[in-house]
Amino acid sequence: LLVNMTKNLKVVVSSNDYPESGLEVLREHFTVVQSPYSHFGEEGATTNKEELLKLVPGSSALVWVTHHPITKELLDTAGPQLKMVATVSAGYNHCNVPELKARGIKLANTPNVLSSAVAEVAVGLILGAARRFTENLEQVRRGVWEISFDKGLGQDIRDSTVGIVGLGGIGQATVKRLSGFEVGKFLYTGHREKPEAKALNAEFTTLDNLLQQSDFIVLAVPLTDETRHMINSTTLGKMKKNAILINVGRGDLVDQDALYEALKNKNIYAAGLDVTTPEPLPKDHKLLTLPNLFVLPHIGSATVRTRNDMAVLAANNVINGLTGKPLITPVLP
Ligand SMILES: O=C(O)C(=O)CO
Repeated sequence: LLVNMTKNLKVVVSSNDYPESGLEVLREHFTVVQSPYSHFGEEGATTNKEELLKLVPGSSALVWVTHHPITKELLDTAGPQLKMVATVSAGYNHCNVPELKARGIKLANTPNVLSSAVAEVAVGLILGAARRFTENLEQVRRGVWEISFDKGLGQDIRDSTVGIVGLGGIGQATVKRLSGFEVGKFLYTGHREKPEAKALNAEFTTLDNLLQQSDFIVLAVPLTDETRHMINSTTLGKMKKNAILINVGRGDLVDQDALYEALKNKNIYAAGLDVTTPEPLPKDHKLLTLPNLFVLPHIGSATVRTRNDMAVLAANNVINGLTGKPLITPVLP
């Protein structure tokens, strides 16, 4: 009966690369309208703002696979029947939360299910940046191996201090994964001490202390007004010369011009980024000229299982949201 009552509700999926597992759940209950384009397609085949504005009118829920901003204009275009937005991501910095709240529109995200996948990428970035994968791969490609017994050497994780900025799900999963690497000390910072930290042997400290003491600094915080450009020329200046900065959060946590200068002048040792501003990073971007930068195209959650889990979680949030049940992972209940 419930199924029949919801079947005429329109649910928009913002991209064509939303997993079938999520579509199946949605199609059982709703009329699904999906963008024919992917988020980062070939030029011209990318879901763009106009395409999304055409899709959303009359919808009851938006399943947001892209990072296009959820704006007033988009919500106005969708219409007053819109009840909820399910972003298929942990981060929701692209959603205008105050505006959604003011309109009484629910918002769900997909935390937790992606923590291990993102943490694996954090570990990969640590290894890639510490062991100079960018310049080493470049040597292999050129057929000239410049690495020698005492040249081109990397940094050890063993006995290092690892500082986690944001000991949430991803930060905790990163510490767990690194615990076999004989790390000397884990530090973390954030708004408050976390009860989980004790079992992880992670010590709470200030951002300044963490920056000054850490050999590896992992950014695993959401992007907010408070965290935007938290890594800038001042905070980079507090880091050790051998510091390695890792970012699996959002590109805008880092002032990239300041990072470029710090890496170029070897004020810090290296950086590993899964997120940049903009995305994609233009192929002639100055950051890409740096041998001590290891960069990936935002693949944190990009595994088969994790993307399926995210899709199904978002779909189940929509079912709950449109049938008067509590959201499973609410941002705005
Ligand atoms: O979930 C997120 O916020 C991500 O960036 C992973 O795709």
